[in-house]
Amino acid sequence: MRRKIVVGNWKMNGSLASNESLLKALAEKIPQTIPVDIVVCAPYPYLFQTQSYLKNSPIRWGAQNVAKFESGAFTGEVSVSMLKEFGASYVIIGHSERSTAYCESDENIATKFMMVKKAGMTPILCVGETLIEREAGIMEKVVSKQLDTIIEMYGEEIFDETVIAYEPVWAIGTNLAASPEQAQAMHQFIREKLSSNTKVVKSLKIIYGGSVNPQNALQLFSMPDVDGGLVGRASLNASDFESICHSAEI
Ligand SMILES: O=C[C@H](O)COP(=O)(O)O
Repeated sequence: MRRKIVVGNWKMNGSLASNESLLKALAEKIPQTIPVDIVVCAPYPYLFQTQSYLKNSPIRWGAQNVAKFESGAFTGEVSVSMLKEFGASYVIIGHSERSTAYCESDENIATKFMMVKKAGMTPILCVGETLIEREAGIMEKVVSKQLDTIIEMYGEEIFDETVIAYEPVWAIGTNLAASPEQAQAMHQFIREKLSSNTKVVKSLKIIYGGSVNPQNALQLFSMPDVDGGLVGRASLNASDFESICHSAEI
């Protein structure tokens, strides 16, 4: 059985003071023996602080984006090697809040995915459809296309030991989470699409994101193809995040 993973995405929230109490509480509350991979993705300026508080805990940390280049004249960008210097082991790639607001192309996302993998970190690739696309019944086509660019550029095997987060855009920040059945259907579709490579089948984790909270986490995580969650707002509250992490102990 695949070990579940819960990832907190702080987005553009936090301060030195509020992070301190959140990180301290998480480090205290989450037991070393929890049989779940737990990750906190902080804004870049707080990676050092995150590392300082979590380095002796079972919680790993990561970033919410990365540059597609290794180094050079790219003002405002942050490279994979910089993230590694702060102990990051996960990077969220292609979150819809970035691909929409900053017009990030599928090719850019694919290159970043490869860069993170090549650097020995785990990419968390976000895919998902808008409400209009779901209502039009083309959600699988949309998600399939998001995956195809990566497959065409780097082959299906690049998904070995990686994480895909299914995040329907309509469920993000809305308190309208997908139903467990809707999540399961898409997760199963993604898993079947990537089923020709045996290593990928064994190691790929597919997690759900979009209004996950302590009340709905257990039902969502109980679905056979849901390997955990990508949590936004509820990851900013230590008790809520702890509760969601424990819901993945199944
Ligand atoms: O990365 C996290 C997702 O965008 C979900 O955010 P949310 O839990 O606040 O809806």
